[in-house]
Amino acid sequence: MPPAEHPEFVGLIEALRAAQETITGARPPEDVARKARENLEEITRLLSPFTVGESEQLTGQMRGLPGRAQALAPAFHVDVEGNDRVSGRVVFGRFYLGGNGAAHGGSLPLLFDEVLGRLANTGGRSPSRTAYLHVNYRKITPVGPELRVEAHFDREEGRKRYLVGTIRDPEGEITADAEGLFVALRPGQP
Ligand SMILES: CCCCC/C=C\C/C=C\C/C=C\C/C=C\CCCC(=O)SCCNC(=O)CCNC(=O)[C@H](O)C(C)(C)COP(=O)(O)OP(=O)(O)OC[C@H]1O[C@@H](n2cnc3c(N)ncnc32)[C@H](O)[C@@H]1OP(=O)(O)O
Repeated sequence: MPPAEHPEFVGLIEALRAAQETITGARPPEDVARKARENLEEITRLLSPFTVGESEQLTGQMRGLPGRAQALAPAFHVDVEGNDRVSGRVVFGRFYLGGNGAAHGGSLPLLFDEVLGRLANTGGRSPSRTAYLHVNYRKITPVGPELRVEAHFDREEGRKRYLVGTIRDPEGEITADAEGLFVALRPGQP
């Protein structure tokens, strides 16, 4: 479903990402922390009557939106997308901080799975699933600045799709690269 059909929900996910960022970086006094918790609990009360099954939920389904409206992975902004390659930008915000200004090591596979997985399933190809993801951490991936992300198909062998990707810092140096194997699902395979 196009994001234009659910503009308020799109705004809600943006607000959720902003809240994740702010909460992660905050050291509030106790009374402010309590008030923030109460507000979050109110949001849960407000939305829980509208819980739906996986096929009806909006998060993860909005392909036209950076991050597909899924607040788990950092939002990937696509600049150029073809059948065999994609490039774009990402910011690892404070929410993804591991330590000493570096993005958490687990957040990089999240981003690579999203970018490579999305590419593996585009261009009229049948759905595929990540079989492995090999991530090389070359330098720290900094929290804060905008980083360039590029990915392309390396090769295909039958049902096996091999894709590679890189993340570059503002100086153009590769902070991490990855190779992923995506296996096309057989008809009817769950
Ligand atoms: C979750 C569904 C994803 C589908 C999405 C589709 C559309 C969605 C729409 C939009 C998408 C937009 C963005 C997508 C963004 C992200 C996508 C993320 C994708 C994921 O995040 S998804 C979750 C994590 N993922 C799993 O939850 C996988 C669990 N797992 C399995 O579901 C099976 O394991 C499977 C299917 C992988 C293979 O099982 P299988 O029975 O179908 O095939 P089989 O085992 O026969 O392997 C066939 C050939 O691949 C070789 N092979 C297999 N595995 C290998 C390995 N690890 N290393 C080296 N070679 C390997 C064999 O050696 C053989 O090679 P050969 O043919 O040469 O002998």
